[in-house]
Amino acid sequence: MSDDPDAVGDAVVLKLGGSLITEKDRPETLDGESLAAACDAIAGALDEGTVARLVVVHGGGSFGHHHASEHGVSTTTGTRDADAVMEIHGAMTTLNRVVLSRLQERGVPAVPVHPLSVSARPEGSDGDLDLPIASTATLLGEGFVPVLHGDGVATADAGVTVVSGDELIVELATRLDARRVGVCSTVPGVLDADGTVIPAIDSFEAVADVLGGSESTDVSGGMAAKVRELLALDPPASVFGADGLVSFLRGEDPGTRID
Ligand SMILES: Nc1ncnc2c1ncn2[C@@H]1O[C@H](COP(=O)(O)OP(=O)(O)OP(=O)(O)O)[C@@H](O)[C@H]1O
Ligand SMILES: C=C(C)CCOP(=O)(O)O
Repeated sequence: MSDDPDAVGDAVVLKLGGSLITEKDRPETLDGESLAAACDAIAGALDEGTVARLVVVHGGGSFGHHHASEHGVSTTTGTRDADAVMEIHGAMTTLNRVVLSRLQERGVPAVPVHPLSVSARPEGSDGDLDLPIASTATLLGEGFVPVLHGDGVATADAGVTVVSGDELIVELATRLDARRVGVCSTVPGVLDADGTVIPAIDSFEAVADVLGGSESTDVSGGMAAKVRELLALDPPASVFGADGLVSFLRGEDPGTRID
C-alpha cells in the first residue's frame, strides 16, 4: 500500500499506445478506427461499472515522436529551443484534444492533464520524474477521467526532454496506489522470437534478447523500455493489443502479464 495521501486505491491506469491510435509511420495521422474502438471499450467499461476510476494516458505515435525526432529530442537529450518545445507539445495537445473529444462523445467525463505544465526532472535527465499528483487524484475523486499524454518535461541541465507515456503510467500507478495497469498497443503482447505472445514476464534478463525498440520513429525506447518500466511497478501490468482491451477492462489478463 502507498502511504501517499493522494492514493485512491482502486484506480485502473490505462495507456493507449501511440502506435494504436495513430498511424505511426505517417506524420500527424490518426488511426481513427482504432481510436474509436478503444473509446467504445472505455465507455462500455465505465457504463457496466467494471472499472470505477480510470486514468488514461496516451502515447505520441506519429504526433510526438515525429517532431521530437526532427529536433533531436528524446527522453535523455533535451532542447532549449522554445519553438521545438512548442512543436512537440503542440502536436501532443492536438492529439490529446482528439482523444478527449472521442471519449466525451461517448459520455466519458474525460479532462486533460498536461505533463509539461506540472512535471520536471529536477535532478537532470538521468534523475527521477517529479509528477505532482494532486490534480489527477482530485479529478479522479470527483468522478472525472483524467487523460494525460507523453509530452515535453522540464529537465535540469538539459532544457526540455521527452517524458513517455510509459514513464507516466508507472508514476501514476505508484502514486495513486492503482489496482492494475494496462498498455494497449499495436501488438497482441510481448512477442518471443517466433512471434508468439509471451504470457508472463517477471525478469528483464529472461526476455532481453527478444525485446527491441519500435518499428517506427520512436524517441522513447519502444517495447524494451516499456517492459523495463513495467517490471519496476508494484501492481500487475498487462501489455495487449486492440482485441484485448475489453477483456482487460473486465479484469482479465489478456496478452502479456508483467509482475
Ligand atoms: N518482443 C517484442 N514484442 C512486441 N513488440 C516489440 C518487440 N520488440 C520490439 N517491439 C516493437 O514495439 C512496438 C510497440 O512499442 P511502441 O513504443 O511503438 O508502442 P506504443 O506504446 O503503442 O507507441 P508510443 O510509444 O507511440 O506510445 C511494436 O510495434 C514493435 O515494433
Ligand atoms: C514523443 C513524445 C512527445 C511522447 C512520447 O510518449 P510515448 O509515445 O508514450 O513514448
